[in-house]
Amino acid sequence: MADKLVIAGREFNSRLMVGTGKYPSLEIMRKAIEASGAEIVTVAVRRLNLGSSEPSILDYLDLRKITLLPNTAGATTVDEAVRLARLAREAGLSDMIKLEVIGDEETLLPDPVATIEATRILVQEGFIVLPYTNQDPVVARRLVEVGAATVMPLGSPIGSGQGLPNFEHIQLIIQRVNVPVIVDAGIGAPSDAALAMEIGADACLINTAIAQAKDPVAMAEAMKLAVEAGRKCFLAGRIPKRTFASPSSPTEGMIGRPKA
Ligand SMILES: CC(=O)[C@@H](O)[C@H](O)COP(=O)(O)O
Repeated sequence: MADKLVIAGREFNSRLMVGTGKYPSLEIMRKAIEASGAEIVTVAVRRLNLGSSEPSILDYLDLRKITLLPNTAGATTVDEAVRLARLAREAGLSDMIKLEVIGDEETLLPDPVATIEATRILVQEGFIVLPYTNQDPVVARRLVEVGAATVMPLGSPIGSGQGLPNFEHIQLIIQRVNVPVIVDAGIGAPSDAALAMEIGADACLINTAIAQAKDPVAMAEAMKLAVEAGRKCFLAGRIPKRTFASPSSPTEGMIGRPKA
């Protein structure tokens, strides 16, 4: 059976989602997105210059192959986030929205109370809401209760490249909710992406580690392979960790070993 990522009934083959910010150029962004194999690409509604005749990120995305996931980056209140989501839908971008309501300008940590409220409003308005959230399983459950289609806990702060220092918290979220869990933010290297998938995350969203790599196209491919490897590992079932050694060869009947 094909192993698809399903979000609100929509099926995707790739479990890697990518962002569109921080690339050295739009052409490199285009090539990196292609190398990543991502089918879902997020763009900040604020950066789109809707209505302007200037070249836009959208001109560099193959919208026949990818699903656009507008995001509310920059919003710090419920009202701002809801307004950006409505703007994206009115502009014909999508009814799927990656909801970000930032609660702290320095750490870019999400405001969980505002995120739950904005999710509730947007779900009532018919949006498919993918909220960026912290690593609290209770908040994740509340988001699902108000209709979130996924939850997107941060691995570590946006752009920090710190990976998943508290991956056990994300594991708890995975155990507690019945919607896809997408690790968003902080992934710095393919090993981080693989770890996220190995513990059972449904997908990863990666921006900075690809866009700011020395070679973004090669890094995009490395992330693609890591997400695939991590997912295969999860499905295959990794061995439990043991405190003591367990010999690889049977010890029974070994030559030269005195009989008990
Ligand atoms: C692009 C996006 O939507 C953000 O949530 C964020 O930029 C992802 O985090 P990293 O840049 O740390 O991958």
